[in-house]
Amino acid sequence: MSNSDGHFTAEDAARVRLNEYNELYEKLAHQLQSLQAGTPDEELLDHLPAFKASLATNNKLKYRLEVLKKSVDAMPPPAKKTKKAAPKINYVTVEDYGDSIVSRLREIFAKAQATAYPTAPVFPVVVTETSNPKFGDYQCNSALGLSKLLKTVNINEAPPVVAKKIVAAVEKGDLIKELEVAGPGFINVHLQHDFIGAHVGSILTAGVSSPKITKRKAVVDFSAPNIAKEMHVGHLRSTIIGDSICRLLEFVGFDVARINHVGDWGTQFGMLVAHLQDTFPNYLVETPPIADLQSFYKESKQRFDADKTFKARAYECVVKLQNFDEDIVKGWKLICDVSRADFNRIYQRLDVTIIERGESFYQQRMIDVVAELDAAGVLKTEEGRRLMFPTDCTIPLTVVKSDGGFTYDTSDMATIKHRIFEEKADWLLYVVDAGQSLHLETIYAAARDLGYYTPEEKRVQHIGFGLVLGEDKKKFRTRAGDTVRLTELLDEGVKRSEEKLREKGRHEVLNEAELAAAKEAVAYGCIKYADLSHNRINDYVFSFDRMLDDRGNTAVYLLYCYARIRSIARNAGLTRKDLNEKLAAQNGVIQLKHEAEVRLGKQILKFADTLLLVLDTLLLNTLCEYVYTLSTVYTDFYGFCQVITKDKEGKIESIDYNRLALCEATADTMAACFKILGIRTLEKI
Ligand SMILES: NC(=[NH2+])NCCC[C@H](N)C(=O)O
Repeated sequence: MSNSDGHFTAEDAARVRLNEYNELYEKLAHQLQSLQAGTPDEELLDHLPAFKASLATNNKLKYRLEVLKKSVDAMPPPAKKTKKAAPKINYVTVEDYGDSIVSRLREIFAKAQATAYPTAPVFPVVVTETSNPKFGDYQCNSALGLSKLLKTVNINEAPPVVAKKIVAAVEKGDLIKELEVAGPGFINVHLQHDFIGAHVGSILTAGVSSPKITKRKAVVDFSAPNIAKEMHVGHLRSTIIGDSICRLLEFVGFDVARINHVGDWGTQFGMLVAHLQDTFPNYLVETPPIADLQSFYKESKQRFDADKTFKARAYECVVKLQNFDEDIVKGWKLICDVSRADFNRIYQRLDVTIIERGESFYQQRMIDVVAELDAAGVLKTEEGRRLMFPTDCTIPLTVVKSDGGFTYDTSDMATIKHRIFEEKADWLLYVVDAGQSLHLETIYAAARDLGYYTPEEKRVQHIGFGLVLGEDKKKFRTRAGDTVRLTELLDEGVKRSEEKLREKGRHEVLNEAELAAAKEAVAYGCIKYADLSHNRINDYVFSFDRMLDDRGNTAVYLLYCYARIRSIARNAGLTRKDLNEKLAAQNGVIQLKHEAEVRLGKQILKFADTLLLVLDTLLLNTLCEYVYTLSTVYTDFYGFCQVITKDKEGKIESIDYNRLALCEATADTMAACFKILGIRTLEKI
């Protein structure tokens, strides 16, 4: 490439470049061909990461499609569907209804029905709250159905007649003041004010109570972030909802295991440990300073994809890890520690306690469960994969991959077995996004096929929830389009909440410690309440502006209301003991006279029924609605009813102790709701 005297000429240079261009042209032509043929070559793929990823997904989907086609072919012709009614089981066994008014009324009316019509078949009692106070407090609507049923025993009586007979047979006890028959046969129930007053009084002396429910063991699987990956808003929802469900079950006396099914096992850990060995060769003696595990993950993934020898080593590491090789386990632990510290900081900020029991915990149990499935003869081998096809499911479970590794399916077969047989749980709850419903339903079906449980004896439940959306109604992301880091999200919440508090001049009223407590309680409380106050099944829009609005249905509104109520007794210089002594003369029964007092008493009384309802549906928005209504009913009451009368100089002239008792019982009930919702209370804000 040089002339005879050894000099490199311009002509030489041009020739070199031409050669280079020719080579490049050929390469591009080849790559284009490979693309057109649908089998792009490796080098090209490395320049097109998104394409490469879609290709991988595409291959997986193709495989899934094959499997589905095969299972469709293998399906027996559709049998005539005989609709089997879902067994109706009462998982929540109420031993003593306590203050559940609906339950008490149901009992009273059942007895009355049996007395009035001893020959009639048993007919379920229907009791509801009335929609309009004109019709009393509660309604019993069974006369209409009962009238029809009576024809079968040759009694022909119109619903109003039936209603009248039931009313005549009711034992009113201390609960019912008055009954009236209305319209086509409704029975309206008016409660005794003294019954309500006694309940309010008992809150002051004995605390907010719950109906007595048979103690059960529940395992709640929630939060479950993945090691070396960012804990995202989906995990935040699971954390908030799961924690609140645990609190609810604990409130009624259940034995609750709070389990964090962390993603800490699988192929990617071989890759991470191999990368750790290269970047921090002396990791066995010195803790490597990995601050940013996300980038560490990305680096190792890049090498895994690009470097064949690295990939092979990564696989070796996985095998060693699964055989608990000491050095490899040490590296794996180091990596887990970094993520764990991050997760724990978030749990601490949110007052969440949880026991880590990640996928790795189940390694031996996965081996065992696969052996069990094998022995039971329920596994089919397809292209090297071992699959199980549970009854009535559209997809199979992959319990062993073609490379011999286990999958998410395998670990969940191990979790369900462990929870049923080792934890001996009666109730298994998986608080996981709704997108995983098919996976979980397939796991549950497999467990039923294997005889692990029947729905009659155990409640195994997916507590699904929708996505978190940004204010643009799209997937929640940062302005730059990245996934939102939870730490930063919480920081922003605290910052915004402090700004709001300062805007309202709270920093002038509160000391530094109080302000610090307030800004955190408000920020975290608002994030939780915004999530919980929406029906979890739906997607929900995350908006700091909305959740921190102190005039809306938000935690901050409720916290202000709560603190204002608490300040009444405090400013009057009255302790709970003083108050109870004042009320002792009337046996602790709060006298309710003004209509607004009665309304507030009734709303307080509804706590027990709300609790029973939420226990059944596990929809916490019902509890949020309850506490919000309680605060608005209270505000009405406070507008109508003077609690403390002061003279012109601001000196207390008189205190209405009955009303003060109502205030305190309201605050106690609100506090119980906050406790279940995981919201810190503030005595001052
Ligand atoms: N037992 C379970 N599958 N629990 C939920 C695990 C959630 C999983 N780690 C994820 O991030 O999606």
